[in-house]
Amino acid sequence: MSTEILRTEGIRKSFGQVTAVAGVDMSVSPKEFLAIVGRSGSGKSTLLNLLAGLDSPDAGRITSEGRELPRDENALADWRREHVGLVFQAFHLIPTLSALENVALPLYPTRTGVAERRERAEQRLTQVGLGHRIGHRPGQLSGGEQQRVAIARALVGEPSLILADEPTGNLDSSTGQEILDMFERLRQETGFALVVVTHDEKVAEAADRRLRLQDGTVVA
Ligand SMILES: Nc1ncnc2c1ncn2[C@@H]1O[C@H](COP(=O)(O)OP(=O)(O)OP(=O)(O)O)[C@@H](O)[C@H]1O
Repeated sequence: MSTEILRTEGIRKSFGQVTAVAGVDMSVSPKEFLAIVGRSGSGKSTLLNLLAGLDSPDAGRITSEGRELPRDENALADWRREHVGLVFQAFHLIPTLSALENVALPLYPTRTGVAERRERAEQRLTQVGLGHRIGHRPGQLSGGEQQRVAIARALVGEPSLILADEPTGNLDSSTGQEILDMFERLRQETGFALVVVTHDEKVAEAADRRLRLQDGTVVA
């Protein structure tokens, strides 16, 4: 069986006349940090959504640890819950829930009990340096703190892969650097692979490997 976390073979995705991803072959190894770079409109976010199983390719295949991703929506959601943590530019936290409740949310569909969900969420918030803010709502937190809550939420299910779309895009450069340093520390501690779509040179430089997209294909 393959040890790769993810592999794509010839995946394509079009929206009407626009081909966003035009035949991409790539793989993600355990624990590696891969940056996906390229100009605006080159297909980076579309590719990330395909890797996340948020969208399905029109052609080609994606395998996870040697097995093809399920086509069925519910099975795909189960796969995602078990294997993937997602982080977005705009944090995507639920404004009416506390930091703790936001982080615990991905654990709900499982059979984990209330006390265990709370404990696991609190551990993750402590790990991102927010153990003293668990009762705060997103609106009471800074941008950098909100992104740390989002990272704790992405980690709570202990995924082998974190996918992040412009995670520093809404942050000033020093806060962005803090988030980058935190990802690095957590990756050492936890051992997940990290795939980041980014325009941020610092993030791209910090990665083990860079994949450059142009017009939906890999050029370097
Ligand atoms: N849901 C959609 N419907 C229609 N067209 C889309 C959709 N999503 C993406 N596209 C188009 O596909 C192409 C690739 O878009 P994508 O967002 O993947 O690029 P990107 O490299 O992430 O760009 P950016 O850096 O600006 O976020 C673009 O031409 C875009 O307009």
